[in-house]
Amino acid sequence: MEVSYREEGVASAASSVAGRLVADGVPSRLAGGDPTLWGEDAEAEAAVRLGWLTLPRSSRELLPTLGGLAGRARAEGLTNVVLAGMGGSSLAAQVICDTADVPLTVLDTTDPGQVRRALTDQLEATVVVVASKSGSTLETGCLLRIYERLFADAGLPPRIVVVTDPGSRLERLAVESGYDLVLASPDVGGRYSALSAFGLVPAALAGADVERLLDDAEEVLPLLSRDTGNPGLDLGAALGGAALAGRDKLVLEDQLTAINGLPDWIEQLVAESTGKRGRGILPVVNAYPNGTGDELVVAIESDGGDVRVDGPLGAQFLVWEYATAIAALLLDVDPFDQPNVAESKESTTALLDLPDLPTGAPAFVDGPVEVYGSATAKDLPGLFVELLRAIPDDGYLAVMAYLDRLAAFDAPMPEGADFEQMTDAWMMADPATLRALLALRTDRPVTFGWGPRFLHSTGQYHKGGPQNGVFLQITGVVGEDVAVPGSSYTLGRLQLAQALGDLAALETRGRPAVRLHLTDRAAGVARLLAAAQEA
Ligand SMILES: O=P(O)(O)OC[C@H]1O[C@H](O)[C@H](O)[C@@H](O)[C@@H]1O
Repeated sequence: MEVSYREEGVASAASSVAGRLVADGVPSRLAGGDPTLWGEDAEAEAAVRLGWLTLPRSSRELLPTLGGLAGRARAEGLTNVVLAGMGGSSLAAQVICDTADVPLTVLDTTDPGQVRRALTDQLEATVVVVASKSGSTLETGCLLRIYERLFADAGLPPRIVVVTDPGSRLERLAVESGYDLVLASPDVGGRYSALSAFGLVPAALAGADVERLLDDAEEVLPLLSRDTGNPGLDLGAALGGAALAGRDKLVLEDQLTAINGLPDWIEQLVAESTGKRGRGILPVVNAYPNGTGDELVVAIESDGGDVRVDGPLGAQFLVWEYATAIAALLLDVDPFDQPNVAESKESTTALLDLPDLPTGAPAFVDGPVEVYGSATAKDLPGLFVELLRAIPDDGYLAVMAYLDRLAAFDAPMPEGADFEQMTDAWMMADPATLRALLALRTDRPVTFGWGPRFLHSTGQYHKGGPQNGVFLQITGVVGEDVAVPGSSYTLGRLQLAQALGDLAALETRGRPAVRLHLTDRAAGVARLLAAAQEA
């Protein structure tokens, strides 16, 4: 595992803070699990949140259980693994499976169309992992009830494996219902849980080599108490030192590497751990650097970057966790809480109690796109110009799409299309392309998140971090909705309430925020992309 500095400014900012950290004995204190490092206010939480430091060894106890679960699933022909879990309860498993090139369907969405795709996919060969540390996350609970009903209606036994913390209400439900149950270490927080049961259970069921992951992580463990040659300290000093020097936009590069999708996991770890009390580091994923003075470019297993991080996935997980805890210490924030995540959840719950969701009237309509919020523009190109101009010199634009992440693959293909033509067609049907098009028109970072997934990730930073964001939400008409057994609402209603709840939380901060509602999803995406090119 190696962390190398490629730029003089980063090296000097990092070495000055690293000197201070070493003088205070931080590397060995952190490696030894000292909960006093982040100050008095953070101590109680840190005392029950540092278990990730020993997971490379302690998670080995899980291996026989994982082998048993995976063997039984194989024997029963359960080859389709679905994971229902939000944020830290699904992001790591996704990276592990993508890197190992084994199929895993992650449901961290409330989009009725995207959920329906999973529900109608080989149910008789499906095993569903329901993962929630708290056991009380709304989306995960809904997906569990939907699958329970689906299995029952199909006359199939409920093939459900629950991963949760001891004592949660989900544990009780799993015991009462006779589901397979794997209890996770209660002294590990969600975003630090990659090497715990949360990362390992779905990955093992899907066929990834999880023992190898632990071996790779265990190899770096002895380095983490060292004052020199400590990759966690080197990376943490670079992240924190750069942020203190004003380079608080973290551009993550991972082009063509063997590790697949790690930036999405890092995004949650860094944004939720540091984005609070008006400060923090903003991860920027899938974007090119702009060359502005507030960027730090970190390349993972790839060329370029101000900092380069090389090593296998298991080691990357551990080193990034350690580095994030160091960066939070340098920024003087608690790396283990997420004080602002609850705001949107509360506002969503309150909205769901109303007979009708208060969408208001659109400010204007541009073809298949209704625009909600305060805007002086009269069409979409004008609105995009207005939003881009509203970004402060040190700020960013966040695009947040509450849509079906897989819908672009339904795009019509020209007859006999080759791979390049297919990729172009997908790109032009993908709402995420809006990020790239808007990024061409500004030197400020433009981020993209799928709702509600990002609410459990960058959502903390949007609300708790520096108040310099501009926010663009996208929602869409629901075709065929999905009922949530035991609830008065459907997934479609929940998804819209989540968008409106977060918008309300952003608006109370006085940040520019608009919602674009697609009254025809495919035509709406096409109009957004065309308008971004006209802007
Ligand atoms: O695992 P769960 O308890 O369901 O939590 C899932 C996610 O929920 C919250 O939004 C937290 O902010 C995340 O850090 C966490 O990963």
